[in-house]
Amino acid sequence: MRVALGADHAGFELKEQLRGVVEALGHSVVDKGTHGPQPVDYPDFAQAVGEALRRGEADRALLICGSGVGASVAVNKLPGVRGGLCHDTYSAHQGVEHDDMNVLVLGARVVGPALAEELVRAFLSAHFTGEERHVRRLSKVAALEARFAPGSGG
Ligand SMILES: O=C(CO)[C@H](O)[C@H](O)[C@H](O)COP(=O)(O)O
Repeated sequence: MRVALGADHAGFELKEQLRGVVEALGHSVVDKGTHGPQPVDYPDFAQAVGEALRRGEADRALLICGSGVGASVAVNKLPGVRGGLCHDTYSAHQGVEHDDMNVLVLGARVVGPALAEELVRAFLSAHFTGEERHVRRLSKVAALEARFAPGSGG
């Protein structure tokens, strides 16, 4: 898979550590920044990874900020992006299997590098099951997105 990586300054160091994990698993990295520890704004990197997914430049993404909360809120503003803030391995794979999560969001100030690596492994090795109940629920999520889209009158 092509995996987009994005982080603000709080997540920069962890992003660099996880690059090797992603590549060791046989995936390619699409690095959307940030590229150094200087303070930046997480919405800019949420937008960059979300757009990479929407353009088909990446299949999945890792997005990292301090807590993971801000980045998670921001990335889910992009239609078709399904980001989940996961700090346990069950959620990291179940979010893909049931919810077709395409962005794993991490808080670099919450998890250590060893747990982050396990979370990435769980996320990237998981596949959407395609079971009818999950497809039905995802279609309802998509309907919500469409209903409240600008100009839709929702
Ligand atoms: O962790 C976050 C809240 O969800 C943000 O994404 C930022 O990483 C955090 O706010 C950065 O904090 P700083 O004091 O500006 O380093």
